[in-house]
Amino acid sequence: MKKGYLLLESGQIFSGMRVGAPSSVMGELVFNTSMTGYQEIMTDPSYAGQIMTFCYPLIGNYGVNAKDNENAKIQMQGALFSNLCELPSHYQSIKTVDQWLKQSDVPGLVNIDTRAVVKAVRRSGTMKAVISDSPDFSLIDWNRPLPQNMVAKVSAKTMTTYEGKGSHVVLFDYGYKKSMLKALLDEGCKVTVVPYNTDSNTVAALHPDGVMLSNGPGDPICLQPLFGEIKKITSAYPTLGICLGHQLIALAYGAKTGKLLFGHRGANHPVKELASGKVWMTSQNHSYVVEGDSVDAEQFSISYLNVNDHSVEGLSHNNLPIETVQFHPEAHPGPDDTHSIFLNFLTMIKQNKGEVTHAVTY
Ligand SMILES: NC(=O)CC[C@H](N)C(=O)O
Repeated sequence: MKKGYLLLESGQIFSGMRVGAPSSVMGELVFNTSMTGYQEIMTDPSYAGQIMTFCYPLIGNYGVNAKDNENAKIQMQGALFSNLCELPSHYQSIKTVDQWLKQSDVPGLVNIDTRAVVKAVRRSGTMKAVISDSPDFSLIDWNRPLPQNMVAKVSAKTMTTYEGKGSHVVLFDYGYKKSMLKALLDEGCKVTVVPYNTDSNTVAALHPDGVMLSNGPGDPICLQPLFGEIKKITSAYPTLGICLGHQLIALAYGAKTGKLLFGHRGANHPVKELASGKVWMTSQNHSYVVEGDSVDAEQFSISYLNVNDHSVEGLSHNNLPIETVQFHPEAHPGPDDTHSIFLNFLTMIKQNKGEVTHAVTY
């Protein structure tokens, strides 16, 4: 193994050993605290452009299998590990994480002091970082901007329909995770996945029963040109917005978003459901949040709050069938305790069609 370096915009330099592709990359440095689920994390399109620090000290011990990808390929820009298992053990494993990184042309570093990296990010916030063969800070153009509008890169270019006998849901692909599609298909839905910039006329021609706005990478404000259409579409159909989808709906209806210092990325983030007082453990992966005091109380009620920092975790429209969540009810990785959010969405669709007259609680 060859020596490699992680250089932080804040000035710190960490040394480790190179794994994966031998290339040098710049990305936004983030960390994830999940103990398992590295395959799902590495393929989640919301991480496009980011360098991931895996907090859990041993990654790769159950290898990489043929079924747990959330997208066709590794989406993150680079990956940092404390220990990376070279001899995985699992009956479904088909390769090691190192082999997978190499095949995917994604660089990584192992033997990194990931605790110190996390402390640096918690102190200085999410920042630019570089994986390189050289520790020479002066070789790097730190003013180079990171790519914007990653959504256009990761979104589907054409529509795809998955048949089902139940309600027809149009899923806006801002970089959707496979588990979101699966949650709908498992409930019998017909799902049409559409590109991120699909307009309201195209949606109307599909005659959907409901729409879902997916997760996705980057700053939601990058999609400002689409806010008018997003408002039109979401006010016409029962809607569920997840993560970036939640942020886009909030922005489209006039609220504001801000950026957290170091984000929420992990599989055990507690959120409080305000209507019931229940606290749910949730899977999370985001930097941006809807600013609570920017939400127009005439239009939306805040439905969930983060227990740790009280940030907004969900919105519910006061008159229209629109529900949004900042966390990930589709889990993968993480607890699926909030799966009922999909069921409530499907009930909302049925109520809208007049098939049920009462709310169903799960
Ligand atoms: N998982 C997501 O959809 C993330 C949303 C957005 N990119 C954020 O970081 O806040």
